[in-house]
Amino acid sequence: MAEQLTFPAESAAVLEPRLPPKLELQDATRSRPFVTLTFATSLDSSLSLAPGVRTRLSGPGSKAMTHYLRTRHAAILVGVSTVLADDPALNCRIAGTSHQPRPIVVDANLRWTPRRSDKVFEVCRNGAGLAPFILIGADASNLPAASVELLHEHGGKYIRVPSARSEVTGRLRFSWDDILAALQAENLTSVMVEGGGQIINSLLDPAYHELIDSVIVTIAPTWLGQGGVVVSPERVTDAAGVPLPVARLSHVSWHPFGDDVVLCGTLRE
Ligand SMILES: NC(=O)C1=CN([C@@H]2O[C@H](COP(=O)(O)OP(=O)(O)OC[C@H]3O[C@@H](n4cnc5c(N)ncnc54)[C@H](O)[C@@H]3O)[C@@H](O)[C@H]2O)C=CC1
Ligand SMILES: Nc1nc(O)c(N)c(N[C@@H]2O[C@H](COP(=O)(O)O)[C@@H](O)[C@H]2O)n1
Repeated sequence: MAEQLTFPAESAAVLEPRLPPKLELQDATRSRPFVTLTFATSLDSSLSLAPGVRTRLSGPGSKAMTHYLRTRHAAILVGVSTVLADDPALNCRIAGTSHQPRPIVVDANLRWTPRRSDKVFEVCRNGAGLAPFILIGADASNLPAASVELLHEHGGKYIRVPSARSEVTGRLRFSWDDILAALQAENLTSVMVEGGGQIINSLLDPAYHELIDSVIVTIAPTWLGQGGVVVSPERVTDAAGVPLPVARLSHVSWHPFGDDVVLCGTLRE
């Protein structure tokens, strides 16, 4: 029996100012989804011990909070390396929940071959989650027929997104404007961006701060040590090349959940 989490109403209340309107009240006429950037980090700003190593950071209280957030968002977005590393369920396991978020996997370069045995499809078949929408490059071709069929059978699909080839890596990249436009087109009016490191660091680019409505970070009292997957966005400098802070949260509040503390704030005034 999959774990069933509970999240006390009084704890939910302290998060309320940082959450999108309740799902049934969300405004589909907005021009873009409500975006919550949320993740769990160590004291040395790591998401995991190493790329591909799923690492437990959250304690039971903050883990339940993350799953409560999943009851309040229409979608949950992760990068493909998170899927390849964690085989995540990307569902909500709050006891008695009637809502499941739509998993969104950013996979511009078709690195993931979905399999029936993947946990995200298993929970979907058990009625405890939804099948993923996989964001791929607009010109992607030769989609594996078996993958298309597996997604269709479970209610998921591939979604083509305008992309540009990175001059640095040669790989296809999406702009966050186009990622959010694709979600809006699916009437997904809110999304929690959960990671991993590359996804979070790309969204923390100052060019995208106006797209982020809320930031909710779980900080665990753990140092993971060097070599982890680190949240540290690309450096920003002034005209003279002097480094500047990339981002600072405002409207900050801190909430203890067991041994962890949850930091809430916003990147917009
Ligand atoms: N502690 C936490 O809250 C979380 C931890 N994790 C951990 O993070 C690690 C995975 O993080 P990363 O290796 O950084 O991978 P990632 O999950 O950020 O995925 C990176 C991949 O996503 C795609 N991608 C990212 N940004 C894109 C863009 N703008 N356009 C197109 N494609 C884009 C690219 O294919 C890139 O290789 C895993 O070890 C996982 O356990 C993942 C999520 C949350
Ligand atoms: N909030 C949080 N705390 C941790 O300690 C974590 N390791 C993560 N990881 C994220 O949650 C995904 C797992 O989701 P499921 O529980 O399998 O639905 C994992 O892939 C990361 O996105 N998050």
